[in-house]
Amino acid sequence: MDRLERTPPAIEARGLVKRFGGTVAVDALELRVEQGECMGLLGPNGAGKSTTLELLEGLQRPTAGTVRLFGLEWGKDAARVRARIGIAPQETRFHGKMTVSETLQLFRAFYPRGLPVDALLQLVGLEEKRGAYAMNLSGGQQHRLSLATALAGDPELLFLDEPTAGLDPRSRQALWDTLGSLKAQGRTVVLTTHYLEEARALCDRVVILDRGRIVAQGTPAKLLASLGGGQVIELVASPVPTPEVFADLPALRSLRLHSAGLTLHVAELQPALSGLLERVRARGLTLRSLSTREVTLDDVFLACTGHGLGEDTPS
Ligand SMILES: Nc1ncnc2c1ncn2[C@@H]1O[C@H](COP(=O)(O)OP(=O)(O)OP(=O)(O)O)[C@@H](O)[C@H]1O
Repeated sequence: MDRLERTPPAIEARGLVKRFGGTVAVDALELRVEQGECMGLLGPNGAGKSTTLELLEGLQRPTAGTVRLFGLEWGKDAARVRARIGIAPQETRFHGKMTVSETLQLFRAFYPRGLPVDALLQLVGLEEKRGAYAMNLSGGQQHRLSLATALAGDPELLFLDEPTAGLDPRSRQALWDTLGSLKAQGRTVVLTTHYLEEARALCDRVVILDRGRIVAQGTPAKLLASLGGGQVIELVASPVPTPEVFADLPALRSLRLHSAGLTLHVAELQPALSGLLERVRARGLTLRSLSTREVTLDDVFLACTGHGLGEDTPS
C-alpha cells in the first residue's frame, strides 16, 4: 500500500453537479484537497463558490457526483465526517442574549470531543470578550466568534465562506494571522474569497471558478507565472485609440479595449512605455491617464474568462 492510499485526501469530489431548476450552479467539478493544504475558491458573484462549499460540507445534496472527505462519504458516514469538520458560513446569527462564552459552550456541547472554551477564546483572540453579549460584538469580533464556533469540535478540516468579508484592513490582517496559525497546526482549510490578497496571503492553492467550472488552478505564484509575469499598463487617451495603434508595441503580450480605456499586458515595461509614448505622439493623441502595475490574479482570471473577478458572472 503506498502512502497516498494510507492517507486519503481531505477532500475528493468527482463529477460534482448541482442544478437549481435551469441554473447549473456547479458543473462537473473535480476537486482534490490534500490534508494540511489551504485551498482558496475564487470567482465572481454567482460563480458557484458557496454552492460548491455547501456540497462539500454535506449541507446540500449534489444533483450528480460524489464527495469524499478523508475517504468517507456523506451518504454512508455522515456522523464520522461531521465530527472531523468545522464550518464558518458567510453569515452567522448568534443568540443575542447569550454571552460569547455561553455561545461557545453551546457549540462545544454538539461534539463528543473538542477544544475547551478557554482554548477557543485564545485561538481567536476573544478572551476579553468572554462575558460580552454576542449581539454587542463588532463585525470583526463576530467573524472571530464564528471561527471559534467552527473550531469547537477541534476539526481537522475547516470550511470558511468569505471569512473576512466586510472587515477593515486591521481586522482582516488579525484574522489572517489567526488562520495562519491554524494552518501551522496542520489543519486543512478551504475558503472562499473575493480578495486576491487574501488568496495570496493564505492559500497554497487557488481554484478559480466561473459558471460552476474550474477555469484555472495552481499556487498563486504559478497562476501569475502562467501569464508570463510582466506588467500591466492602463491607458486612457482621446480620441480613443483603436487597438491596432499598439498592436506592434515592443514586448506586448496582450491588449484589451474596454469602456475605461486600454489595458496592455507587457513583458517588459521600459521598451513598451517608450513605444507607447511614440505612438501617442505620432497619432496626435492626448493622454488622459497612464498607470502601470504588477500582474494580479484578476488578470489571470480575465485571461481565462474574458471578464474580471470583481464583476458578476454574465448570464
Ligand atoms: N438555493 C438556490 N436556488 C436557486 N438558485 C441558486 C440557489 N443557490 C444558488 N443558486 C444559483 O446558483 C449560482 C451559484 O451561486 P453561488 O451562491 O454558489 O455563487 P457564489 O460564487 O458563491 O456567489 P457569491 O460570491 O455572490 O456568494 C447562482 O446563479 C445562484 O443564483
